[in-house]
Amino acid sequence: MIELVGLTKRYGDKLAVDRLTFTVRPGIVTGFLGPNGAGKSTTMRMMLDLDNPTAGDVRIDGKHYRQLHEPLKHIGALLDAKAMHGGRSAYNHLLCLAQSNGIPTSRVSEVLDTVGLSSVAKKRSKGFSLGMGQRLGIAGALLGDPEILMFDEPVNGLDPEGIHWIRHLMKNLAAQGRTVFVSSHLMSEMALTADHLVVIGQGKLMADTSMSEFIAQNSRSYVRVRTPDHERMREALSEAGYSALVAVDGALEVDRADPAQLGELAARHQVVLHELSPQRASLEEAFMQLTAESVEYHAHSGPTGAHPLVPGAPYGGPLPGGPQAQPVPPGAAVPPGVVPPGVVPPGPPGSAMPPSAPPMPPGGGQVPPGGGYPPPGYPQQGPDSPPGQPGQPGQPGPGQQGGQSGGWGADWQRKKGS
Ligand SMILES: Nc1ncnc2c1ncn2[C@@H]1O[C@H](COP(=O)(O)OP(=O)(O)OP(=O)(O)O)[C@@H](O)[C@H]1O
Repeated sequence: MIELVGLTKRYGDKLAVDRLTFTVRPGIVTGFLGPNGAGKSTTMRMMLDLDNPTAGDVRIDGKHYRQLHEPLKHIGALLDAKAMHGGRSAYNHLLCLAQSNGIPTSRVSEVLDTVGLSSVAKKRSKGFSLGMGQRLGIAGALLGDPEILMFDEPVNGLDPEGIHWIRHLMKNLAAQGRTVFVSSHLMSEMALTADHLVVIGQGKLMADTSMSEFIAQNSRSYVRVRTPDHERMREALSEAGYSALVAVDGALEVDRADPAQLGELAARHQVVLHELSPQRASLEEAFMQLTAESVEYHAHSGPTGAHPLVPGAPYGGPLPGGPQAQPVPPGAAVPPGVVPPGVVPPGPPGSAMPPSAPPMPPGGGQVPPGGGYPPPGYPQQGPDSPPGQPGQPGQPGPGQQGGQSGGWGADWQRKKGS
């Protein structure tokens, strides 16, 4: 368990982390989200005692990091996969960490096997691809068999198979009762991995909730109804007191509706249905909706640039945080060729279906991952030499204690190229 109380970090005029209070619990994967510069890495660094808080407190299993006896048995972290001595082989890099932490040598081969790097164990890490470096960093985090694991952008650079693997690794670690805290800008991946979310913006806590609640609270859910009997369905909906939007393709989007009840309503009015599907926004859409006003770094899109869309909004939709579609009162005039956003008025029999429009462009873009920091105690310099002895100057710093070997479920172990 990781507990933060009023954790604050100021760099000069910049308030990077602003009174964060939340708890990361065991047995689930907790996603840590926020726009670029929100303070995620700074928060993680303070958790690992790599940065001193300006105010507040963070505790690992009830203790400050520096108070932990053999901290690598408690917490393993991947903060920046590049922060390792590139002249050292993967094996020697891990052996160095293991020896200086009292971890059995056999554990090195074990974690190399787990992350799929056994075949390149003797190769120097400076020749590693980004994804291989990530795997080596993950191996380092797993080395001490800790109860708490923290990953900053772990899927950065991983191929699809690697992404699939790390997703299952994190889920399995959580299923074993461990605390798993992971930051990522890849919302689709986070949606598949995390059970719980902590979201920050400009250093402040914006959400601390389950994945499903987060999406429900920050997006619109509706039922999409497509029918050739458009007018009759509009009338039926209006009579029954439902509010609906007309989508660009002419489908009706009925807010706060139960698909079963809409199906029965359609049956009572002898309306043929071609589609009746509940819709829920993606995590990405909900995230952008919540954090729109706390995004500090915006890209400029030119006249042809796409902008993020609010789920289900017609005609391209408003920007997140911008004006929302307003219901159109029954009987309101609608310019020709324009489909009004709003309550569907009961149209006169035979009135025209809304014109179809090209599909919406996908909303938003992938936010590039930010920089990281050296993980605790990674050796920084020196040739590819046998690792030093425990406690040797220049060797691993905070959190470099012994670990215990074994304990990794075979079901998620992955072997690549070995
Ligand atoms: N050592 C430092 N000195 C001064 N400012 C810093 C330092 N480290 C971070 N900052 C600032 O603190 C803020 C938070 O940075 P941080 O790297 O924690 O954000 P982040 O959420 O991890 O961003 P990203 O998603 O882009 O990686 C930023 O404005 C950053 O410029």
